[in-house]
Amino acid sequence: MQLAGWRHIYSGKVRDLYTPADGSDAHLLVVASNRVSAFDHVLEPPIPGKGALLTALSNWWFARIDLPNHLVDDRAAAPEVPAEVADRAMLTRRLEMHPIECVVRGALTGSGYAEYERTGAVCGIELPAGLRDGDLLDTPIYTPAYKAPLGEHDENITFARSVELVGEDVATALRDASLRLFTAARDLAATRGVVLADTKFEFGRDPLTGELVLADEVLTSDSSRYWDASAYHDTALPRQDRLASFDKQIVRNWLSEHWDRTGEPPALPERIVAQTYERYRELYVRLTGGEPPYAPVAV
Ligand SMILES: C[C@H](c1ccccc1)n1cc(-c2ncnc(N)c2C#N)cn1
Repeated sequence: MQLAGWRHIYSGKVRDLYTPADGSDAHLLVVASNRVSAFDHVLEPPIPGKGALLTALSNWWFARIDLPNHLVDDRAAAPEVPAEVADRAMLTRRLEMHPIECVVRGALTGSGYAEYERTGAVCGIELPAGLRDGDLLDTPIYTPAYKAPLGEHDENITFARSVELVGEDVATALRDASLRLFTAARDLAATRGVVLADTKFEFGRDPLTGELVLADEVLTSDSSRYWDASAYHDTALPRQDRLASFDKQIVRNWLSEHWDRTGEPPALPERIVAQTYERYRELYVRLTGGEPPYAPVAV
């Protein structure tokens, strides 16, 4: 997408990164698209309103986190944010990003559970035997990953390896901040009937002050696993329903019934698009207590 005053430099599955077209290097624009991904595929069509809703959720969390973050407050000294993306863009200070995905797990699932099944540990952290997919951990664990080149899968590493990569002081600061932020967010989400199972933070160094700065998006359902607490604790439910991703399960269930996982996935029907937006909206309302800033035009 062309944006006046900005040059596109990278697209992830669901977000796009821009640098100022005038060549200045103090800022970046992170734009959340309406794209949704599942099973490592970007799906069609986009979910109208998703980018704006997740940007609002990330901003809501940033405002409650007592750490310096990369969001630009004083917009007078920064390039203008184009109106067409204003509700789904983050104008940020450009940081020297640390090459570590700071993953914190309060429950064991996904790649962490797969590693546990193979080794009995995750990122070098030994866990009790007999844990099952989705089990809550007695205490959250920090399971960092080394950020692979853009577009490749990240590699789970031990804390000791993160020390080799970024040094003892930064590695310790990343771990301690990530565990503290996760625990606070998990406890807040629990009061809203939502389980925060895991999340991924990214940090950078401010080149002007040298301080550690929280970057990227925070605690959105693209960077985190959120489960409905009442379903999660209903042990009579099948495990897949207890561990249903708050926002993506509708899409995953429909694809499981309409796609054999070969070739490109079929386009989502309009009702699935509408139901999926409603799940994003329900998560936003449950967590923040307010309405999201944008509702798609009724079709
Ligand atoms: C992973 C993420 C990304 C965003 C959008 C699309 C694909 C990836 N990303 C964020 C930066 C970044 N670099 C320097 N300063 C910053 N403040 C940020 C941020 N946020 C680089 N990549």
